[in-house]
Amino acid sequence: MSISVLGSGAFGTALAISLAGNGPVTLWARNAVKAQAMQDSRRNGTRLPGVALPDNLSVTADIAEACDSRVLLLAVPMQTLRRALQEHKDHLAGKTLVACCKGIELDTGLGPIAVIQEVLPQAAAALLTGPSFAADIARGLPTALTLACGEADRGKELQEQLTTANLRLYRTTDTIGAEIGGALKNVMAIACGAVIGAGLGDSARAALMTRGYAEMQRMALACGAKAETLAGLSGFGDLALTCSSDLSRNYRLGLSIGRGEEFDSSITVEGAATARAVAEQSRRMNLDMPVTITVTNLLDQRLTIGEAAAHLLKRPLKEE
Ligand SMILES: NC(=O)C1=CN([C@@H]2O[C@H](COP(=O)(O)OP(=O)(O)OC[C@H]3O[C@@H](n4cnc5c(N)ncnc54)[C@H](OP(=O)(O)O)[C@@H]3O)[C@@H](O)[C@H]2O)C=CC1
Ligand SMILES: O=C(CO)COP(=O)(O)O
Repeated sequence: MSISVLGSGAFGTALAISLAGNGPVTLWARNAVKAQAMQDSRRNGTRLPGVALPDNLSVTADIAEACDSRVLLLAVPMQTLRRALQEHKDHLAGKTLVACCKGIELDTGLGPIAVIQEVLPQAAAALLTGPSFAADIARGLPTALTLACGEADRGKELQEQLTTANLRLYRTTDTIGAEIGGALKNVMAIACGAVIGAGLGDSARAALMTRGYAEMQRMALACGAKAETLAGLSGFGDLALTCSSDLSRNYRLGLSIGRGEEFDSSITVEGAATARAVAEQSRRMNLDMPVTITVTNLLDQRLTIGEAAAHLLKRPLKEE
C-alpha cells in the first residue's frame, strides 16, 4: 500500500526517504516550483541539504495525486496544521492521517490528534513522535519512535506499515501522553539551551531536565495520560535528545537567548508557541508549571536569564 507525506520540510522529507525503503512514496510540497525543483534535482536543497532522494520517492504539488494513498503523514508545523487540514479537507476526508508534528495549538490548547479530529471527524488520526532528528533519519541512522493511535488495531497496522529499516516503532493507545510529551520536551529544550548558553553549567541543565520532566508528567497525568507514556520515547526519549544536542532548533533558540544573541525567526521552533499555549492551559487547570512559565517570560523578555534562574531557585522548598 502506498504512503504519502504532506509537507516537504526537513522532517517530511526525511520520513519520506526512510519510508521509500519499504516501497513507493509520494512527497507533497505546497509550492509547485519547489516541488518540481526537488523532483528534478532529487534533492531538498533548502530544508534537507546533502541528502539524495531515492528513485521511488516522487515529489508533487498536486494534492489530489498525493492523497491517492490511504495513509497520509502530516509533516507540517503544529501552528499551521489546522490551516493545512482545512485547505485540503475534501481530499483528506476518510483517510488515515498520521500527524508528525510536535506542539500544542496556541489558540485552542489542542494537540495534533485533537485538531485532526475537530477538522476531520471522519478521518482516522494517529501521531508519530519520538527522538528523531531529520538529518539522522535521512542519512539512514537508527532510532525508535512512538506510534500513538486511539484505535488499537489501526495503531498496530500503522506500526507495521511505518516501521522501516532504520525506524523501529513502538505503539501506544495513549495519544494524550504522546502528544503532551512531544510538545513539552521542546519547551524544556529551550530552557536547557538558555542555561547552557548563559554558562550556568551541565548540572543546572540536568536539574532543569528532571524538573521539566516532572512538569511534563504533571500536565499529562492531569489530562488523563499514563505515566509510562511519558517515560517512553515520546517523552523521556525525546527530552533527552532535544535538551542535549545543538542539532535541535528549540535548544538552539535557548542557546541564543542565554547568549543574548538574535535568532532567525524563519526557523521552525515549535516550543515557543507551545510554551505560551501550555502556560495558559496550566493557569486554567491550576497546575504548577514553573519551567514552562519561565520559558514564556524569557521569550517575551520579561525576565533576564539571571533573574529566571534566581526565581526558580528561590521558589518555596518542597518534596521531590
Ligand atoms: N526537523 C526535525 O528534525 C523534526 C521535526 N519534527 C516535527 O515536524 C514538524 C515539521 O517540522 P520540520 O519539517 O522540521 O519543519 P521545516 O521548517 O523544515 O518545514 C516545514 C514545512 O511545512 C510546510 N508548511 C508550512 N505551512 C504549511 C501549510 N499551511 N500547508 C502545507 N505545508 C506547510 C513548509 O512549506 P514551505 O517549504 O513551502 O515553506 C515546509 O516545507 C514540526 O512539528 C517538528 O516539531 C519532528 C521530529 C524531527
Ligand atoms: O523533535 C525533534 C527531534 O526529535 C527535532 O527537534 P527540533 O524541532 O528542536 O529541531
